[in-house]
Order: sequence, then structure tokens, then C-alpha cells
Amino acid sequence: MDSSASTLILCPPLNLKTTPREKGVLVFDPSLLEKQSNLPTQFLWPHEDIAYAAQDELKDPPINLNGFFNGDQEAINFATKQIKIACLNHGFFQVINHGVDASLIRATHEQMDAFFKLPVSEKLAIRRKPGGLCGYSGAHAHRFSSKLPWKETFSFTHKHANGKGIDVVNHIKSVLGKEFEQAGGVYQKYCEAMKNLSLVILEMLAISLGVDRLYYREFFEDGSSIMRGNNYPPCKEAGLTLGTGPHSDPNSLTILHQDQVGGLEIFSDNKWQAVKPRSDAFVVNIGDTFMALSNGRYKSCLHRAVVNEERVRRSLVYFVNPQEDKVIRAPQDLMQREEPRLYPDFTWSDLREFTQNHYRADTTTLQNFVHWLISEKNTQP
Ligand SMILES: C=C1C[C@]23C[C@H]1CC[C@H]2[C@]1(C)CCC[C@@](C)(C(=O)O)[C@H]1[C@@H]3C(=O)O
Ligand SMILES: O=C(O)CCC(=O)C(=O)O
Ligand SMILES: [Fe+2]
Repeated sequence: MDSSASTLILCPPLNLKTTPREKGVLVFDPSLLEKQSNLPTQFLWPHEDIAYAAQDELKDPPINLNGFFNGDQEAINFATKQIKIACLNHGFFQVINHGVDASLIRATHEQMDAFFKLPVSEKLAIRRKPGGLCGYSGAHAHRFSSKLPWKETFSFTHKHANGKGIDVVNHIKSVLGKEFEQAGGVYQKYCEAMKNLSLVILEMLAISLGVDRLYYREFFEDGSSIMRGNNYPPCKEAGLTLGTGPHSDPNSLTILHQDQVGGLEIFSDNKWQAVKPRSDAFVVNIGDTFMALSNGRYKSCLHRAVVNEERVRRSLVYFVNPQEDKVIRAPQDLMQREEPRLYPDFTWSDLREFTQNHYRADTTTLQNFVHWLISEKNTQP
């Protein structure tokens, strides 16, 4: 396991108060890192993670959601069949005609850009703390000391049940100050749009699995998702590092919007395949929690993000989660005699704790989590 707080300080330390769990603060400042003659070893990734750069682009057609919004049954059947094929194959698909305003997507990217352009000291003042998921992170140095991702992230929670609330605005104002009220408003709208889109996708997933069409929608109605901006600066030695290493997302679904630079790759048909950016599409992937909610029928998708030498790349990510203490259990229809139940009851809070404190997400997170959960339960007094 590699989750010790980093003692490494790549750039002159700023005057930061650190918590006892933070043994040091790595400052991810690409303009300073650029001046170092070699890529610091902490950013090097092993051959098996980097190798076999995608030669092909994924050819799957995007799923058109128009029919769903218009209640066109034939179109819904067609789209849910396409979703089923994608989720049985690799757990990844793109959606178009999703109903989210292009101007809202653009505005959200712009607000994230403005955030990442803040001085490093301001970003570090709201840094993500060990064990937590929210705040600013430079290269995830608060969690790992090797195989650092060449990226910075800014994350916060979005609670689904708050409807048209202003919890995101209030949170952003409280951490960044009143001048970020407008940014908070944009994020709030974007999160609402992502929540609504996630509920549509969950309904289509239910149809595609042949279970009660509202099963997942209702399950996630009071969920608590995570919104994140990823910023991948250009890297002189892009071939030696990764923006996000190969992993499956532990959450339920991920809805991602990437800019036009490109870099997202998914592992399908035994090879890495590039996902060509489409500004009008959202990329959706199945995560470990949904894999459990489908009793293993739908695959949690293996993916990574490569960086490049010239251009900064950005993505907006909405990690969909249920309410944290809700029991994760597949619908009864998917746990028949011929398809025995594959996973024990667990909660997102358990899996989140496992991935934050005991494990680095990979393709076997769910399997290893189940073993951990069982042994934890057995050792509790
Ligand atoms: C529970 C979580 C851990 C991560 C953020 C949320 C949902 C996805 C996870 C993550 C993206 C999976 C890949 C590795 C990771 C460290 C990352 O590169 O960002 C993961 C997240 C995290 O801890 O930030
Ligand atoms: O930025 C990307 O394209 C991928 C990011 C990702 O996989 C993640 O944040 O989980
Ligand atoms: Fe991911």
C-alpha cells in the first residue's frame, strides 16, 4: 500500500501550517518543475502502466438520449441495447443529446481554469487533507509517494437531495471567499445538471438490465456525489508519466467532459483505445459500486489519462455515489439461483474508507475490498 503522506518537497516550502498526518507538502508547480532537468522520480510510472500507447480510437457509436427525453419507446429500446452491449463489453459509453447546455459546460470549464490559475499558495490553503476527498490536490502527494499523477484536482461534494439548493455555492464561498460566489453558482448548476443526467442514465441502465426501471433512480435520488476538475499541465517527458494511472473508478458511475486536447484511454479488446474528444458528448463509465449493484453483470471500466508535451488538458468529472450509509445490494432479479449473489452488503462509506485509507484503486479494488470488509467484520469486538 502506498498511502503515506509525502515527506518530499519539490519546491521551496510555502509558509503552510500542516496537520500531524501531513508529514510534508509537495508543491505541484509545473512552471518550477519544468526547470528541473529530469522528471522527478516520484512521477515515473512503471512500463506496464505506460506501455502500449493507444494506436486506435474507440469506434463505439455514441448513445443518443433524444428518444428518452421524447418518450420514444423504439428509440429507448435501441439506446438501451447499445448501452447493454457497451457495459457487458467494457463498461464505457458516450452520450449525446443529453440536454445539458453547451454554455454551462463551457462556463464550468472556464471557472475551473480560473481556479487552477490561482497562486499555488492560495490553492494549497484549501488542500485536500489525508483521508478526505474534497479540496485542492497537487499530484495527490498527500496520499502517495510514488507513481504520482501529473495533474492537479479540485473536488467538492454535491448532495442530490438538496434540489435547487445552494450548498455548493455556500461551500465554495466558505473555502474560497465571496469573490467566488459566481463560480459557486456555475458549479451548482453544473452539479444539478449532472445529477439529473445521472438519474436518466441510471434509468436506462435499469431498463438495459431488465430490472424495475426506477430501482437505481430511486436508490440514487438522495445520493452524495463528488464534483472534480482535473488539470493536466503539459509535461516535457510526457512518455514517462501519466495524468491518471490505469484504474477502475470505485464509485458508481462517472460522467466526464473532456476538452479538445484528448488523453483519455480505455482498455477494451485487450488494448488501450483513445476516446476522441467530442465537445457535445459526455463520457460515462461504470464504477465498482455499480458493478456490485448489477451483481457483476456490468463491468467497471479500466481507463487512464495520458499527458502530452505541448498542451494543458482539462476534464470535468462527476463521480456519482449513493447516500453514504445506504446498503449496496443488487435487485433481487439479478440474484437468482443460476446467478448467485457475488458481493456482500456494503456501503459507499465502507468502500470510500477502503480506497482512501487502505488501497490504491486498480482493477481488483472490489475483490480486495470484499476480503478486507469480511476480515474487518470478523476482527471487530
Ligand atoms: C473515492 C474516490 C477516490 C478517487 C476519487 C473518488 C472517485 C474516484 C477515485 C480515483 C479517481 C480513482 C483513480 C485514482 C485516484 C487517486 C485519482 O487518480 O484521482 C482516485 C480518486 C482520489 O482519491 O482522488
Ligand atoms: O481526465 C480524464 O480523462 C480521466 C480522469 C479519471 O479517470 C478520473 O478522474 O477518475
Ligand atoms: Fe477514473
